Amino acid sequence: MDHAAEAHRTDLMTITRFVLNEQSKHPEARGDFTILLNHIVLGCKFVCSAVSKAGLAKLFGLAGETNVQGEEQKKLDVLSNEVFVKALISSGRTCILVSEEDEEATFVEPSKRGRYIVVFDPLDGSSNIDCGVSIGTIFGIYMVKDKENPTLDDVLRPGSNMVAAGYCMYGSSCMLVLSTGNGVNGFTLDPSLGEFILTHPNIKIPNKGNIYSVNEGNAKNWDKQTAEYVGKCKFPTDGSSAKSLRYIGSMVADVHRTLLYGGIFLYPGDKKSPNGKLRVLYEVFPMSYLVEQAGGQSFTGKKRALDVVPEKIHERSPIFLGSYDDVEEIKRLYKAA
Ligand SMILES: O=P(O)(O)OC[C@H]1O[C@](O)(COP(=O)(O)O)[C@@H](O)[C@@H]1O
Ligand SMILES: [Mg+2]
Ligand SMILES: [Mg+2]
Repeated sequence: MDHAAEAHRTDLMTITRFVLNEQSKHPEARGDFTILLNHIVLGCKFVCSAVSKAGLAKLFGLAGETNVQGEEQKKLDVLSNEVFVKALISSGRTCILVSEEDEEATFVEPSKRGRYIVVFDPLDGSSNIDCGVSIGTIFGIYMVKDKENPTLDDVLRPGSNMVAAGYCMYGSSCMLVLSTGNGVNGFTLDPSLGEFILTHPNIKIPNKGNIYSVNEGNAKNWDKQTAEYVGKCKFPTDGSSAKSLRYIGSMVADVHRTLLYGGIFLYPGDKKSPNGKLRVLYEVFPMSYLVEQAGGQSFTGKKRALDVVPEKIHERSPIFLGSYDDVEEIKRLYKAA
């Protein structure tokens, strides 16, 4: 889809206006979700600003470096976690937070509690932080069953129970991609206005793509199906062209490209790590939710990713996601096994 042309036909729309429009479709809505989302947006802007200055850290003593006074500064991933925890709790709309950076779930104190649970990876793509390559924040949102009595069972639910998911990519531009269960929309931050503007309305992933994205350094440990699939990407036997390999090593950036250009992103399980690397709650689920909402598929090697019921908050799972037809192909290989 030509997003530029599509955006040109769309009214100039900020993310706040967009969410208010969505809210107006639900007469029973009380604005809680809009407030929560505003706080997530605030966290993203804050982290975006910190990320954009990271390269200056040595000179001015920003995150992760020692400043001129010799004081140790917070690392960007620690800082990002603190930003999001603060932003989410101060929204007054959350009751449980699960962050990649915190071993335990955070239960919000009753006076600040709301109905939403947010699971998040505050800074994804940690190996890319120090070289200025795209990184991001990933989040998923559930609703608690009983606000007065939130428990971990409210979190350990299938991804299909999420009410919204998204990510913010801190790249050549800062983009927030969001789904509230009604398609996927992308917003680009205008840094001088400080506003996220709708630039990628109604994102649809192409049915088939010509890119595969995987860490081939793990190939010696892959199972037969992954090895066969990647082999076919390089040396197709059906007369089609070989796919190109693109791998950034930041899930946000690799999935973002997959959403826009099509193709497949794989982080399979292997002999060394049977469950792969990526975390179910705040990496696999939000990205699978977005990919499905954009018309693609997401598969674990055994089942639809959004049907997984995690037993632990930091559980991992293999993941194959992207264009419908490309994922269908790998599903066929695993199901035949
Ligand atoms: O370096 P590898 O093994 O290919 O792993 C890359 C993956 O690890 C991650 O960086 C893990 O996320 P964190 O940086 O949040 O730990 C993903 O973003 C990415 O897809
Ligand atoms: Mg991550
Ligand atoms: Mg992380």
